Amino acid sequence: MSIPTTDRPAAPATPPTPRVPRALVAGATVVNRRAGLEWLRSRHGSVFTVDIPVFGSTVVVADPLLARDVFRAPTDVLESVEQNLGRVLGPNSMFALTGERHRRERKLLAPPFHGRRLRSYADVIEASARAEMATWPTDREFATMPSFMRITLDVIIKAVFGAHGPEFDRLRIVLPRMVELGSMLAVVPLPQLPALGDMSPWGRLRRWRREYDAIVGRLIAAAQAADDLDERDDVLSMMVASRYDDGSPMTRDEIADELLTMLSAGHETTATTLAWAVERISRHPALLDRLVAERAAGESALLEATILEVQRARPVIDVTFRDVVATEVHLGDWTVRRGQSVMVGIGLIHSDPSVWPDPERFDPDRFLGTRPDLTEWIPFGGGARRCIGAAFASMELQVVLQTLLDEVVVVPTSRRGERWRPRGVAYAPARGGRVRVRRRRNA
Ligand code: HEM
Repeated sequence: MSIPTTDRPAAPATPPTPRVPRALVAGATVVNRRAGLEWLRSRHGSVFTVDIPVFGSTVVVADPLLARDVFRAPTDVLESVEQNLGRVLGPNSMFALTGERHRRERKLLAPPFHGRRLRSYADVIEASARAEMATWPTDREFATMPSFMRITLDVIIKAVFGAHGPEFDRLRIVLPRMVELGSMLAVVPLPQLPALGDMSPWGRLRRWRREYDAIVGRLIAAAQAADDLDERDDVLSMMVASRYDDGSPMTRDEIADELLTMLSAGHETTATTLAWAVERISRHPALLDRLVAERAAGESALLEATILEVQRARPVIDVTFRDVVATEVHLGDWTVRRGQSVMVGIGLIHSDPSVWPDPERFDPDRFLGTRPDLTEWIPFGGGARRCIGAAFASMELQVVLQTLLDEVVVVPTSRRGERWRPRGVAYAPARGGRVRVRRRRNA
């Protein structure tokens, strides 16, 4: 099957392949993917083919309209490729599901991430952020990243898992270890060696998973026994109460896999975005003054614009993939064939001067008084696989940064910006978003 995805007449051609040794391209896209992709775009334009270890022949799309076509393509033409993550998170993870099962799962899981439900998480977020910020040192530079990791972890365990007391304490230990080991095993294809039992990395992952399943089992049993299940706002309770179109409930394994998926997808991505926000804001004193004044006036338009600009200028997930599952697909003038992957260059689109004038300039005023065009601003991806937690993450970013403006005075710095460093699933500021603050109460 073939679909012309733009209205231009199809003149199918294969996207250009760099005339440099394959090993060099592979090295450039793995060792320093951002710089490697920028270099390839400067030579080959906004659509080109590269051979990437694990993914194989991959067509990189860095044109916003063609990226939109990729996101909009039906799932029997382009489908998600996160099979590895699915293997680690469980067979019922949204990352592992495709086609109709994926659609049905998204429909079921969308409500907790919108409207009234979403607002109910704001208090949990503010309390977690305030407690963490109370531990920040005064007048001494420190990395904010570990703090933001703790805040976003606490928020997910409370708002998503609905856990408190001993379950909360245990999940705080088990979940980061499981996710760290799982992310590593998703990328490095280590063999599963049964002879090593629980000593091998896969064995350790299984051990964590057993403990995790036991905790989630207790949380599900508690939710099932609760008289107020319909009024509970945590995502686990809503999963327990929800029904698929055919009236069947989610199984325990389905709930456990999806909760783990939310954590893996939402914890580090939100924390790294917060670290970048602090890194950017502390280097723009005039903006910082305006944000403080805006907060004092009880308004939020500039902070919202700042968050949009942080996500444009520092997208923590810089690429997303689809597999060609139809015989071929036409993207504009190009043909991509079954067996190839398509990589949407989120970072490339966000740094394209023909899309964003002076893209290196950090300028929240780009977004003041206007909503972003979701063809060009794509930190959450797009289409049937667009981040299901986008509204949750946006709200969390705003509440944490408002709390930060309330609690501390950020001391501006003239140091050069931090470099990008790959960390787990996301790109983080290399020095962890270092900043110096003073208590606002004593300021
Ligand atoms: C700033 C924070 C976040 C960023 C930058 C981010 C980014 C992304 C991106 C780029 C994708 C892939 C989209 C695509 O391929 O088109 C994705 C998928 C996903 N995200 Fe997020 N995300 C964030 C926070 C969250 C949160 C808080 C949650 C849940 C609590 C979450 C849950 C998910 C899930 C479940 C998927 C898979 C969706 C599917 O395959 O249908 N994310 N995210």
